[in-house]
Amino acid sequence: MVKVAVLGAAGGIGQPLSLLLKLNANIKELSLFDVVNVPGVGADLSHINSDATTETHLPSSKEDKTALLTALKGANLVIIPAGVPRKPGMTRDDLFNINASIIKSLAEGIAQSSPDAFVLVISNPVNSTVPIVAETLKKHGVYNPSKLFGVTTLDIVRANTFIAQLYPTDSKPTDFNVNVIGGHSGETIVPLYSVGSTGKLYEKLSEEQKKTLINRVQFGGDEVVQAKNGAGSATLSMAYAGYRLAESILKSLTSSEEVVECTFLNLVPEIKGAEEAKKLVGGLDYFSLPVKLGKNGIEEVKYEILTKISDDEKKLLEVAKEQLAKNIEKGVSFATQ
Ligand SMILES: NC(=O)c1ccc[n+]([C@@H]2O[C@H](COP(=O)([O-])OP(=O)(O)OC[C@H]3O[C@@H](n4cnc5c(N)ncnc54)[C@H](O)[C@@H]3O)[C@@H](O)[C@H]2O)c1
Ligand SMILES: O=C(O)C[C@H](O)C(=O)O
Repeated sequence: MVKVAVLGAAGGIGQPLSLLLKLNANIKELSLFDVVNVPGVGADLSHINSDATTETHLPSSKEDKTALLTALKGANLVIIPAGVPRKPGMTRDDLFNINASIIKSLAEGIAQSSPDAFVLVISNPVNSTVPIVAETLKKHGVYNPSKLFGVTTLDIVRANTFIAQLYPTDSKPTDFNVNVIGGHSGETIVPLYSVGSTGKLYEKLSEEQKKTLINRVQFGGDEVVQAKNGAGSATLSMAYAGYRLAESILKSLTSSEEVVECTFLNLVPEIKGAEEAKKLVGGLDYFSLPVKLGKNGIEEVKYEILTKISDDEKKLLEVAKEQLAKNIEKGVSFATQ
C-alpha cells in the first residue's frame, strides 16, 4: 500500500490522472499538489468511495515551500505533469524556458522530502526535463537512476492504436505492444514496428504506408495540439499513458510477474544492460528503451532489441541520436550551471 504524489494535479493531465490513481486498490494515499485550484480537485475526488485517501496541498504564496514538502513527505511514487503545454506552432523545446525552472524546483522538493520515491516525469520537453531532475537529485546526493522514469508511454499507446487502425478487421489496438525507443519529441521518437507483435502486419504495408505510419507516431502530439487549437495538448490519452506506467511500477512492487515497459532512462553502469545500450546508441547518457521493472525500480535494460531492428529503423535512430544529444545537454547544463 503506497502513497502517490501528483505535482500539477489540477491541470489538464493532473486531474484525469489523479482520477485513475484514486481507483487503484494498491494506493493508500493520494497527495495532490498544484499552485492553483487543487483544493477543489481534491474535494471532488475525495467523494469517490475507493480506498485511497485524498489530501491537497496549495502553497500560500510563491515563497511557500512547505506545501510541496508536506505533499511529498513519505511518498513512494511521485508523478510530475506540472508545467505549460504547447500551442499550435510551438515545439516541445519551446517550453524549456518555463518548464525547466518548474521541474528543477519540484526536484529540489523531492530531494528534501521523498528522496527514495520513484519519480515519473511527464512535463515537456521530456528529453531535457529528465536530465534536469537527475542532476538536481545528484546535487543533493540522493540520486537513484533506477527510480527515475521519463514518461514516453503515450508514444507506445499511439503506436499500438495507429497500426490497429490500418487493419480494422484483422486486429485491435490491445493486440499490440510496440517498442518505441529514443526520446519524446518528433524525430527522436522511433517506433520499432518491424520487431515483435506488429512485425508481420507491418511487413505487408507499402513503403509509403510505413512512412506515413511512423510520421503519425512521431508527430501524434501535434495532431492533438492542432485539434485543440490553442487549448493545450494531449491530456486524456496522456493521463491514461501515465497511469499505465504507474500501474506497471506498482505491479512490479507487489507481484513476481515480469513487467517490462519502455521509459526514457539514464544509462548508467549500475543498471544491468545500460552500458551495452549506451554503446549501441552512440554514447548517449539518456535513451528510451524497454526495461524490466522490479522492487527497486529499473532492474535491467532490454538493450538486445537494438540489435534486431531493420535498416530503415537504424536510419531513424541516427536522426534521433543527433537531436537527443542536444536536448540532453541542454537539460544537464541548465541544472548544473
Ligand atoms: N510526456 C508526455 O507524453 C506528455 C504528454 C502530454 C503533455 N505533456 C506535458 O505535460 C505538461 C502538462 O500538460 P497539461 O496539459 O496538464 O498542462 P496544464 O496547463 O493543463 O496543467 C499544468 C498544471 O501544472 C501546474 N503548475 C504550474 N507550475 C507548477 C508548479 N511550480 N508546481 C506545481 N504545479 C504547477 C499548473 O497550475 C497546472 O495546473 C506540459 O509540459 C505538457 O507538454 C507531456
Ligand atoms: O505534443 C505535446 O506537446 C504533448 C505531448 O508531448 C504529446 O506527445 O502529446
